[in-house]
Amino acid sequence: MAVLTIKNLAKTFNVGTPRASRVLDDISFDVRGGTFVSIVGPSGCGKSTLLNIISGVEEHTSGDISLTSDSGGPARMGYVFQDPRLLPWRSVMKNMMYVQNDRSEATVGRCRKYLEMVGLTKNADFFPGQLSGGMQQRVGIARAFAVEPDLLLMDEPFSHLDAITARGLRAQLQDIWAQSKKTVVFVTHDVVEAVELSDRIIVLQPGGRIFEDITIDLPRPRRQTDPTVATLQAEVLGRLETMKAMARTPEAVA
Ligand SMILES: Nc1ncnc2c1ncn2[C@@H]1O[C@H](COP(=O)(O)OP(=O)(O)OP(=O)(O)O)[C@@H](O)[C@H]1O
Repeated sequence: MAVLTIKNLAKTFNVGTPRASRVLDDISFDVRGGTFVSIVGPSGCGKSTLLNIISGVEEHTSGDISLTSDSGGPARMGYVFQDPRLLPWRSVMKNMMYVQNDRSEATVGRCRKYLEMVGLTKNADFFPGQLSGGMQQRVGIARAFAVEPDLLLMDEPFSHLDAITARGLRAQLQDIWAQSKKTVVFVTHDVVEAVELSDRIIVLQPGGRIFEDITIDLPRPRRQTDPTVATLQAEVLGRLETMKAMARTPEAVA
């Protein structure tokens, strides 16, 4: 398991040019091992930029970020994107194995286990073009968990799917996460989804500051039909609407 520590992180694009724009400002939070944390906020508030900085794809401008694994060695990260990014010329199983470091029986067994958890055992020899969008995303999720990462980064993985498919996948993700207890940082603009999945929700406001860090203390598994889940979803949605209204009067959130 990994612990992610972010301290006074800031990001400005196009530093030193007339187009310079600060996207993240004074971001500080920790994610303890085995926690599911969602980052939510309105479009353009810097969610994906933050995830890209955590993954190392993007440099930060100032502040500190560290990821430590229990083993003391370098922490391994896994990714799930909006688009599953499967190689079309490889079968499902070969896509799963492609990101693995070895071809051992144990690794093959682990890939099979996660494929089974997303209900795709029978599709192991299919090619991505023979699968629906939801099935492809399930392969992407199984592939990311099968790497057994210390930290799993997920960037709006269900946003391209229809509502019913997304709901089914959220239920599956909860089940897989409950069994694997990976540390997850999950970006979404969907508060309803965040409440269903997360131990904690970090709300970013326009200008890239943390507006609120909300603990979601609800029993699992959570289903959208559960009234306590629906009540909390409505409450968090209300807080986000308040934040958006405040952002329209900038001095209120500065
Ligand atoms: N490479 C870049 N160069 C300059 N500006 C960038 C770059 N990448 C992102 N931005 C800007 O940073 C801001 C935050 O973008 P980001 O994609 O992180 O937001 P987001 O919260 O994930 O938005 P969305 O929910 O719409 O995906 C936006 O104004 C965007 O235009």
